[in-house]
Amino acid sequence: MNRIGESITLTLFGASHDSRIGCVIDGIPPGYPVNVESITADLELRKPSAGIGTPRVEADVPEISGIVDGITTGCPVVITFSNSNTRSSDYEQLRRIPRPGHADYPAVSKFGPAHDIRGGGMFSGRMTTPLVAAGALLRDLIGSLGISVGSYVTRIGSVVDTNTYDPADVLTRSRTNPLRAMSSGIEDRMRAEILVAKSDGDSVGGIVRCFATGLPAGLGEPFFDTLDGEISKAVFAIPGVKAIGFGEGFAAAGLRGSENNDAYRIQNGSVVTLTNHAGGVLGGMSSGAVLDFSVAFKPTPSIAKQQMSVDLLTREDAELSVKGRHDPCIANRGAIVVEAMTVFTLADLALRGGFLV
Ligand SMILES: Cc1cc2nc3c(=O)[nH]c(=O)nc-3n(C[C@H](O)[C@H](O)[C@H](O)COP(=O)(O)O)c2cc1C
Ligand SMILES: C=C(O[C@@H]1CC(C(=O)O)=C[C@@H](OP(=O)(O)O)[C@H]1O)C(=O)O
Repeated sequence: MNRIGESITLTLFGASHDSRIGCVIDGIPPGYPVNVESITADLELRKPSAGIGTPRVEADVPEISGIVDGITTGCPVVITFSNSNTRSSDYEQLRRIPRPGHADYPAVSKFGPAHDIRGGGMFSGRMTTPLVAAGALLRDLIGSLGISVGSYVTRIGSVVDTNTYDPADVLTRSRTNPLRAMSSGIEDRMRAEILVAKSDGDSVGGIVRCFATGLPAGLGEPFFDTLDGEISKAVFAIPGVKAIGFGEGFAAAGLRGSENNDAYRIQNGSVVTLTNHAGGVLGGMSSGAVLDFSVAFKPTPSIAKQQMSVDLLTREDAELSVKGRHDPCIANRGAIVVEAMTVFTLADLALRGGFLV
């Protein structure tokens, strides 16, 4: 089933070169406002940016049904987008000679000749368009609990942003540039890194750091539907995601308990932690601290540089230089998708846990 969620479900349909792509979101309580302008603003952040993104630009105007007079009715909401700017001829040889790093070989093995390989089919980054719209639509729902979600790019290739930022600042500042960087100096260096890889016929990866502020303590279900587990599942749906780490993540393995524990204190009558090594999750539940996790995107698989592949028809080795229109980096475009999957998961868990009715 191409579906995620329990109290709110999201079903994804279409393919990169199909006439339409979209999603069905079921379970949104009635009476919540839907802000089309903020959906459009989030969709803009997913669009490719000239020079550092795929030249395939789609209008990405959402067609939304299931909303009356700007509010949800309690019935499923359907959001669709048309695919107009497709060039399927780029994909003809890939059924025979699969791209290293893309989904071609496992998809052809699984679905046989019926696999829609055009544009990567269902396995395309294109499919993240409806995800972003769904996340944007649900922002107001979790916003009613005081929760906000934002992200920024901490790394593109060898350019790493090691600065510390106030999460509230991240929620707004990283939305001002296509690299999703926190300063214009870092943005320039990240852009240069992408352009150098692109001119080599290559690509680069990156890391997105996501914050959710305003979470009540206790969001997340024991034992299997944990906050970190559910977010990880949703985030791993995003094509190109290879790793996720909450708080210290892998680095926690090298710390002592005395260094990794977040000490409690009472401040203004509330329980607070002095640090946030846990990234806001303990026992699979929100701790009340800021939810803080990082997501690694691999370098885009479709590259012009010649690579070794195989001819699945002749069963011989083959060489491949991928033609067509591709992103030399996906992490910056992926940041808003990470936010969307986080918003979706928080909305679903909030409903499941009785935080929202
Ligand atoms: C927003 C976005 C855009 C993407 N653009 C491209 C692209 O232009 N070319 C490409 O080969 N992969 C692109 N990808 C990544 C592939 O879709 C992904 O690597 C592929 O489906 C294989 O899945 P996996 O990397 O999760 O194993 C993009 C991913 C996202 C999220
Ligand atoms: C169209 C988008 O990105 C596409 C994601 C993608 C892939 O393999 O993931 C491959 C390319 O597809 P095409 O060959 O059809 O241009 C990208 O352009 C988009 O994100 O809107």
